[in-house]
Amino acid sequence: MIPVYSVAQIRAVEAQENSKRGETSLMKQAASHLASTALGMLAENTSAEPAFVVALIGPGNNGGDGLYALAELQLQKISTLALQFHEQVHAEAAAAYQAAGGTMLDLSDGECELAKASLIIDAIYGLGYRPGSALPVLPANARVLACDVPSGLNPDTGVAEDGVLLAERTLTFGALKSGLLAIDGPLVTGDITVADLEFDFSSVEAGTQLVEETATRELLNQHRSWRDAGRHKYQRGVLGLIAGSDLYPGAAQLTAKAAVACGAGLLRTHVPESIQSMMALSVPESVPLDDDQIKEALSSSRRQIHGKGAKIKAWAIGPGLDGRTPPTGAIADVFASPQPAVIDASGLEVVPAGPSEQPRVLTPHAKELRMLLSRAGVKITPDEIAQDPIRWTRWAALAYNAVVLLKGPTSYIVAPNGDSLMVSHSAPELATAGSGDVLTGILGYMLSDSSLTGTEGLRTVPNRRMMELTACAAYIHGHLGRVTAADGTVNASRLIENLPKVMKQFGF
Ligand SMILES: NC(=O)C1=CN([C@@H]2O[C@H](COP(=O)(O)OP(=O)(O)OC[C@H]3O[C@@H](n4cnc5c(N)ncnc54)[C@H](OP(=O)(O)O)[C@@H]3O)[C@@H](O)[C@H]2O)[C@@H](O)CC1
Ligand SMILES: Nc1ncnc2c1ncn2[C@@H]1O[C@H](COP(=O)(O)OP(=O)(O)O)[C@@H](O)[C@H]1O
Repeated sequence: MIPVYSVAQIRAVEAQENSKRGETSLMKQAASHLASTALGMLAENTSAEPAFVVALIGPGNNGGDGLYALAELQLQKISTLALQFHEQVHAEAAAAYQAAGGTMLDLSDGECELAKASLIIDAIYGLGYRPGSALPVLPANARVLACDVPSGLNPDTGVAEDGVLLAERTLTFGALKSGLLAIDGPLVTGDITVADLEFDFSSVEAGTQLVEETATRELLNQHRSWRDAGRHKYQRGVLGLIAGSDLYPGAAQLTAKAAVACGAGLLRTHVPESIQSMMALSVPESVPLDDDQIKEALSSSRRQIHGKGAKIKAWAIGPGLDGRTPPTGAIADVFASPQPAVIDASGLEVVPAGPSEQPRVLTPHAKELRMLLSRAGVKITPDEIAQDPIRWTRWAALAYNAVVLLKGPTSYIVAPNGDSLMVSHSAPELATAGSGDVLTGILGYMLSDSSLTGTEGLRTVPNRRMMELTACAAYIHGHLGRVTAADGTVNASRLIENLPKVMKQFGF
């Protein structure tokens, strides 16, 4: 997991490091990383033309980084040009660049050179950016490496100007800044690499943690054992799915198919009688579950009787339920059971607020989060959520005593105690009907597998584990979106087709 800091926190640590190590030495270190990243990007070019790197230089230290990086490239015999965006520039860095043989021009005099560049380094604004500037327009298809933060992106909030300089890659210094991951950040940064400047963050607590691929693999492997290979289907985990209605039969099928495609031990499905035969035909692996069997399953688990009933390990509740119908007695009982549950879509309209012994994850998108908060007596606007998603997601976590996953281009996972994780840079193509149902199937499957929840017997699953598994499911879902988008347009059924292959990549 990678800690994520606010600009104020990074500024405070940077100031300490500057006084220990000197501002110029830190800037040169940052610039060296920038020059190496530029060289790496140039090495990917297939053109026979000699490399030509143009940097756009702003008035402060971000511009200084760009100039020192160009000086390094210049010394490595790469042809370079610095285009000054402001009359003010970092004087020492400019002198070092010119001493290395570099040329500096005003942007207005050298703008035509941008079209000839094999790589453009955007070193106009970084941490010091404030909204409201006119930014240069770059040639279409330019390869852009952003120094620290793409110019035009607010590094704290993640709100970008329309004219933000879109980057293919962002090399950010010292630590991940919140704005690179939130709101517009993931749409404009391209791939992000953190250049390690060996900052000492021991006195600062990260606002949140990013769960990326390595962390996903590590978290998933924590409880796996060689004994897993000897488990039978009930030991691998039974997922109870409560979903579907005459109005929305498809959502139940998508969640069921996703859980089966993940490799669930057994799926038991509770859908209205009118769509049971459709379900049996489209998901032949799933076994029906009626109200009486739910009651029996809940009762034997409460009395700790093994070997009887449906042996449900976890529940997935909500996709395609008709939210106009209040939950039946059996469904209401499930909300009071100790088995972990993922609750999505219309399930969010009926999940009770207040204390509960059920370890649960609610998975709203922003509009559903507003609805959840409004049911708990808190009225907020979409803007308020966008400005502080972690805060409002925590309010819902507290009101419903649950881990809450706020879904969107960046997803936030927040527990009632305020711990938070985030998953970013997934695939925009996931914004397609039914893709949330697929996520519910993936997470439901994970919660049903005791080798992932880390629970033996009837011990409850702690919120931290619920958060981690939720983040893993969100990461895998994002990865699934990218894999699926790579060879065609995306729809929920295609996501499910690719799920077995993607789950295997994560050790399933
Ligand atoms: N993080 C780290 O640990 C390290 C950081 N380092 C580097 O330092 C960078 C931060 O440098 P920085 O503080 O000099 O600010 P920077 O972004 O260059 O902006 C310069 C000035 O531009 C101006 N300005 C801003 N927006 C504007 C607008 N819209 N329109 C017009 N003007 C605008 C604004 O001045 P103002 O006009 O507001 O007085 C601002 O002060 C950081 O991103 C990284 O690259 C590394 O060297 C070492 C390790
Ligand atoms: N622009 C986007 N970029 C990346 N992921 C997105 C984007 N928009 C939505 N998603 C993801 O797609 C899924 C959509 O879920 P949801 O809104 O519940 O859709 P549905 O109800 O149609 O299944 C969520 O996992 C969300 O994080």
